Amino acid sequence: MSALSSAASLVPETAAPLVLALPKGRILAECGPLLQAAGIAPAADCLDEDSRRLRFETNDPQLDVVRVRPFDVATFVAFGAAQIGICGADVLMEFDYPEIYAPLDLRIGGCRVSIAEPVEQAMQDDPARWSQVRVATKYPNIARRHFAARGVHADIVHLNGAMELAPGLGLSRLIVDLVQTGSTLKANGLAEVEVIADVSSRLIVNRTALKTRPEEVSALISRFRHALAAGQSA
Ligand SMILES: Nc1ncnc2c1ncn2[C@@H]1O[C@H](COP(=O)(O)OP(=O)(O)OP(=O)(O)O)[C@@H](O)[C@H]1O
Ligand SMILES: O=P(O)(O)OC[C@H]1O[C@H](OP(=O)(O)OP(=O)(O)O)[C@H](O)[C@@H]1O
Repeated sequence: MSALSSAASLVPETAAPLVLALPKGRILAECGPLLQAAGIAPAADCLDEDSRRLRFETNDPQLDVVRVRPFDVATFVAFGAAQIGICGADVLMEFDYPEIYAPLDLRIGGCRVSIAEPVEQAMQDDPARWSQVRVATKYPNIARRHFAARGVHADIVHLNGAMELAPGLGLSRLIVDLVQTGSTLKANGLAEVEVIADVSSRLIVNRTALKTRPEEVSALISRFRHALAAGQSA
């Protein structure tokens, strides 16, 4: 062994900081108090959607935060680019990544994935009689699985937003989308006819990271668990 390589082997290896992936958009604001309760303080511009930065340091030198699109949180964590993340259960259901472990319901981002159709159509329609339907949705896998389980053949039209327009424009008979207050459906003349699943945001973890960096990852999960318990008792 050369002098150089034996000296190098004496230097302790510093692991790269863990990466926590947060979703841009409506859940981001709800993440703020939760992070604070967990003792995680990202750089001030992290929760500011106007900031063009995507990666932020935190008060813990061994933890960075990245801000990505909600659907991409699951992908970053599944591939181990981020070890931990916050993600809607809708996204987890859609991708069903085996690499992701979701230990905690964070009780934020509450809504549901539902089937909706035009109000006048809903008044005459009997969902029990559906045999073949065209469905517009941002959730093709959830929709396909749900209709298949009901024995209904679903032709899926995959959209990335504004699903509510689809029935009125003849693109589909039904939509599958998120509903919270119901005001978007109402404003577009649609009625919710079936709830597929209730949704809230989850803490998600890459299963490999849990094995390769067990102490750090488990400590982070514990911080969120305690933050939730403190929130409950407050
Ligand atoms: N109306 C809602 N009420 C509560 N939570 C919601 C609602 N809509 C979405 N969510 C939750 O917030 C997550 C992100 O939703 P948001 O609408 O901010 O992003 P998006 O529009 O899907 O993202 P993108 O900008 O990438 O298209 C969803 O995956 C879901 O878990
Ligand atoms: O029942 P409500 O309270 O009206 O919420 C439901 C709306 O919220 C989500 O859209 P979002 O505002 O996230 O916009 P999007 O079209 O980008 O998904 C969802 O896609 C619905 O359109």
